[in-house]
Amino acid sequence: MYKIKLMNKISKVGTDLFGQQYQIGEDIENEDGILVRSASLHDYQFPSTLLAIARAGAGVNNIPIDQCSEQGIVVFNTPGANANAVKELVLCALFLSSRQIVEGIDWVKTLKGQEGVGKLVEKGKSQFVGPEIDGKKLGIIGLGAIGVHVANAAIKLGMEVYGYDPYISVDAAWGMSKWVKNAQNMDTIFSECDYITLHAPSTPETKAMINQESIAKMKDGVRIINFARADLVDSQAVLEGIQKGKIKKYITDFATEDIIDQKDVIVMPHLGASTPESEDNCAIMAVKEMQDYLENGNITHSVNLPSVHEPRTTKYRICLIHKNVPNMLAQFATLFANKHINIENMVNKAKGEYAYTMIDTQDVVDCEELKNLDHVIQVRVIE
Ligand SMILES: NC(=O)C1=CN([C@@H]2O[C@H](COP(=O)(O)OP(=O)(O)OC[C@H]3O[C@@H](n4cnc5c(N)ncnc54)[C@H](O)[C@@H]3O)[C@@H](O)[C@H]2O)C=CC1
Ligand SMILES: O=C(O)C(=O)COP(=O)(O)O
Repeated sequence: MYKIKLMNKISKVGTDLFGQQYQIGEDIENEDGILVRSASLHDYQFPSTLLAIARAGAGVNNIPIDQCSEQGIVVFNTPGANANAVKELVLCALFLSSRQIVEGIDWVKTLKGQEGVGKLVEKGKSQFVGPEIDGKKLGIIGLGAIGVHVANAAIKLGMEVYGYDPYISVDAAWGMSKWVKNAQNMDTIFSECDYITLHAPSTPETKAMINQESIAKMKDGVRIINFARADLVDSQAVLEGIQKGKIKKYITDFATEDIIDQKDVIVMPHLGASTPESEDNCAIMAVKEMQDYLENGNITHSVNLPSVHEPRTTKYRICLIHKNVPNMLAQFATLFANKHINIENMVNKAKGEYAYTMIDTQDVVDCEELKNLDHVIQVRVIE
């Protein structure tokens, strides 16, 4: 029986995929796995039983990844599973940033009870004029699953799109319209674009990438959209930019106390991935990743360990998480050889400081001896 703790509401279409051998719930203790969306795990005390965390979504800044790696906990996310939902809301934000729709709607409500509403509307509507996006320049920072979706859609809407991503993946590049211009640096985005949208993860490198200095380089009347994470933007610098007339609008999916009621700021309650389609997609992907790891040791879409996938052909599979240092495989092989246990299949891959080895055998081995080897973090035998 595997125990799965739910830290957020996770779509039932996903959790239903767990079979009879799983106990799932919010009050589970000593869990083997955690399913989470945006709930913060930074102050959560991980039980020693915990093997894996699956984030049903993209951003993993709510999870202490380094601590997980040190404790041998595999962290998964669900790349691309909510990208379309976010793209659609970013397009909505693009229009909201241009056409003064929210302001106009709020104004119409103030006319309640007045005579001749129709006439009042026609007389007053000119205060809500806003430009079309067709032919304007859009700068996208971060060309991953969401950034590429946004880029391709914006091209279809007639925009001139500039993209910046120093770490773009081959898959993302293949999926992107050839009409997207490759910005070699962020300054090109800042100086050229009428609209700027952020789609990079929250990392020490991206923290406050929109700040006083970068705003100063932007065009007058720039519109900034942030559906990535709050900390990519220095909100005080944005409010200052709005006050000076440098920034026309700031639209974000992340509410912070200082911006929620400010003029020319539109704040949504983190709705980017909140569609039934994306909630289902993320939950299904997260559950499948978790199941395959718990039952077979296979790793797909982990942010802290390498992708490893091998079909099961033997009675036992020994899964080892260890430091990515020399001589580990030789030590494992020697230990098995000394016990006259034949290794039928062995796979080893590394990701950064950590590595993962799966060894398939027909005989069981003593985990304690493996655990006692230097640099071994976790040993698990799956039958
Ligand atoms: N508002 C919402 O509900 C949602 C927000 N997000 C946020 O959006 C982010 C992106 O999501 P995805 O596109 O699915 O992730 P992704 O991993 O597919 O793409 C992120 C891209 O950012 C790039 N990147 C990393 N550092 C960068 C830097 N310093 N400058 C420019 N680009 C950089 C990466 O190379 C990668 O191509 C997530 O990390 C999350 O924080 C994601 C989903 C929903
Ligand atoms: O996937 C992400 O990074 C998101 O921000 C979506 O968060 P959520 O799952 O809607 O709490």
